[in-house]
Amino acid sequence: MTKQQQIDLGRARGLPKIRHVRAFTVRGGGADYHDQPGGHWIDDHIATPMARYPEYRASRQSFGINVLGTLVVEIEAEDGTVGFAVTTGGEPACFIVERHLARFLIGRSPTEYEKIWDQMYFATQYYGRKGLVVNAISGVDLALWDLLGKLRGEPVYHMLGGAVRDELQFYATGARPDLAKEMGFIGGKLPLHHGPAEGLEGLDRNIALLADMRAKCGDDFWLMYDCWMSLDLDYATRLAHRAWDECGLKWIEEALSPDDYWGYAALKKQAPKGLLVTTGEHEATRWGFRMLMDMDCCDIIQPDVGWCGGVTELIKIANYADSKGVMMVPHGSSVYSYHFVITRHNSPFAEFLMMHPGPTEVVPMFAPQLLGEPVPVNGRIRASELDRPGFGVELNRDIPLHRPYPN
Ligand SMILES: C[C@H](O)[C@H](O)[C@@H](O)[C@@H](O)C(=O)O
Ligand SMILES: [Mg+2]
Repeated sequence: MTKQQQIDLGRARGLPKIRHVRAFTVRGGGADYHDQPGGHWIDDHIATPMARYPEYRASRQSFGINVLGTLVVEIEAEDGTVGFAVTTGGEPACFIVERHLARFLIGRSPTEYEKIWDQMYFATQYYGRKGLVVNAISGVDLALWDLLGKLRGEPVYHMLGGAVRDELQFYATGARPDLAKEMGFIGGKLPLHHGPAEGLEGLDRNIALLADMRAKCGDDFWLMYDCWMSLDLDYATRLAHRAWDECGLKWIEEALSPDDYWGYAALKKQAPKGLLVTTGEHEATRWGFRMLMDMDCCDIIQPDVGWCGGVTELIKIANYADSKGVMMVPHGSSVYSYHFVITRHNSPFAEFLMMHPGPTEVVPMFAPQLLGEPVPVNGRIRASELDRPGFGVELNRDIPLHRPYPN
């Protein structure tokens, strides 16, 4: 038997086992994309639930939106192959990965991602279920899928069933939908700047900004508002009707607290026919998204694959959504969502977060952390650009990685 036949036989019997799990934290943009220097559009007086406190109204960093930083998970197989992923989580997520989750991976085959996910979730259920813990589980799961792809020599989207279209189309999130239109994006999602604490004057300013963008973008370009959990049902309903009637808003996103399933169900009933209600980026697991869909909370679910449980969980969420005819447009998470969206009929387009400070140009969403990160050209990325093993990116090792809890 030749050496290659031995390798092939070994792999047919199972891929090399996992030998190391490492968790690092890093600051400055990347997966924790709110962690930006001053003057960035993403921290310019954006409405949040904390805006009821005037001292926290001008900047989301003032109340700690960027307090965590990025979690980098590395999983090394016994043959030296390394898979990695980045998500939001920082040092506390490093603790969860190295001190709790790693025990379910060491010595295991990366093909066991279902059992590994099940053990990570139910072993942390008593203190997890959503938020930071599921971010950490997501980071491990994404690194597992990256490792699998590198060991098999396949892009993740091939392992998910292959592309159902030749290219990804993107809408752009940022302060300049007018420039996004010129760059070829199919729509522009604005951050909402004023919430209930700023009264009718704030509501008028929200509408004035949207009307200005509508005048600049023309009648057919999609315009959306991202409300980042900042509103109450009454304000959201009034904003929805005015933005629809006066400016042709396409969707109102994450208007209410993620816990207020009842409020979303009411908003969806009270919103003007034709205006879409969307949410989900701060929701987690198949159970959380089942609640959103079974309670008819929204028209589009927007899970973040780095926060909802990873690829292994997003498969379950996406299939339930598909069975109910619900569109799923994942929250912007760079290559981690691109490899998923390209394989799903109920994900016809994707989000691109404009991380340039203006934003006046397209820069990689998770810059500077991922080498080889594809960016939309004319608002599109061709499926063939994803044709590299795993998620097709490498970790930029020139950035200062800190490993706070080495095993
Ligand atoms: C632009 C929004 O305020 C958030 O910063 C953004 O991260 C998120 O809500 C999104 O949908 O991109
Ligand atoms: Mg959003």
